Amino acid sequence: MHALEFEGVSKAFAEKNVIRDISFSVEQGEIFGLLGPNGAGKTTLIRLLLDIIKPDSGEIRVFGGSLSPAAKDRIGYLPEERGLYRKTKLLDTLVYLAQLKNVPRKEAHANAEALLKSLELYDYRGKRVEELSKGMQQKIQFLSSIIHEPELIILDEPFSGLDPISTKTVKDKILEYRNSGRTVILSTHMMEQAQKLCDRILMLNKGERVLYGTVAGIRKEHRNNSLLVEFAEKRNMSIIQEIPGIRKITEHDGSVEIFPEEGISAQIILQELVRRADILRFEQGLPSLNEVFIETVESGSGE
Ligand SMILES: Nc1ncnc2c1ncn2[C@@H]1O[C@H](COP(=O)(O)OP(=O)(O)OP(=O)(O)O)[C@@H](O)[C@H]1O
Repeated sequence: MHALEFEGVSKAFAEKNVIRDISFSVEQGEIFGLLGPNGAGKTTLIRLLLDIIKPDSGEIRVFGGSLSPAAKDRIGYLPEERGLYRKTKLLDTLVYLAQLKNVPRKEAHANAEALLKSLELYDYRGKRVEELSKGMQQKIQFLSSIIHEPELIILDEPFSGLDPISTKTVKDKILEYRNSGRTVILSTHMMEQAQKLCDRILMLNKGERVLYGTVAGIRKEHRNNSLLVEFAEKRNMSIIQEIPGIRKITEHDGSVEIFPEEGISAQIILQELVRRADILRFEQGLPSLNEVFIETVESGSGE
């Protein structure tokens, strides 16, 4: 069963089309990325699926049906704009929020303690929210979206304001969540995280669907015939300049990406390289999700 389906959904604000005939589905047990530049319509799409606003046309199904109050309890939401009761203690905050989602008090307490431990915040359980750093508050906000063990979590920019360690902790938790068969919708501008975490993505631009599919498939589709080379010795990088038929080179961490001129095959480049140096790795280059994102937005192209 799909966790979520959009079928031909459109939404306008004051006659400005913000979501244009969007169709996609999110499978149960996947991490689904919702990407797009500022103003693309991501938050509007999330507000539509949560039934905060209504579509002008089209159909939205959550867990195969309409969003009933019972279905709402099966969803966790981390909004982009955050807010917690500043004077309330951490543990009490989490227990209270779980109870709002109809989790019995005893179970809410046990969940809250376990989650605080897993994010190394247990020692702060008696502190008031206002006594925590911004990053800690962010982690608590993340916990508050999963405290009732929802089947579907929607995370709007979950990594903003987090240091690398906290980013990793939240990332691991998201993966653990997916690995337990639950579904995650992740909206982020952090393309590196999206590339690592998401199984599939939907990218919006000016309210339109411009990319939709698996991360690996989308990267392959946008392949630009570049070649990735790793030399046994780093100093060998300079020999590339001697090889004819190369249009451009880009250095990455320990490897070089070669862009051959039109009509120059990978075979020719490889032959030229092995004549000159020891090669550790030679493979087709793949654009990063970030590169695909920029190319798609700048060219105004899409599917
Ligand atoms: N309530 C509203 N009334 C009028 N226009 C709105 C409303 N909500 C959103 N918009 C407009 O809809 C468009 C999409 O906004 P939205 O917040 O969905 O984008 P986003 O992709 O989430 O952007 P960001 O990455 O900057 O958060 C924008 O042009 C915005 O101005």
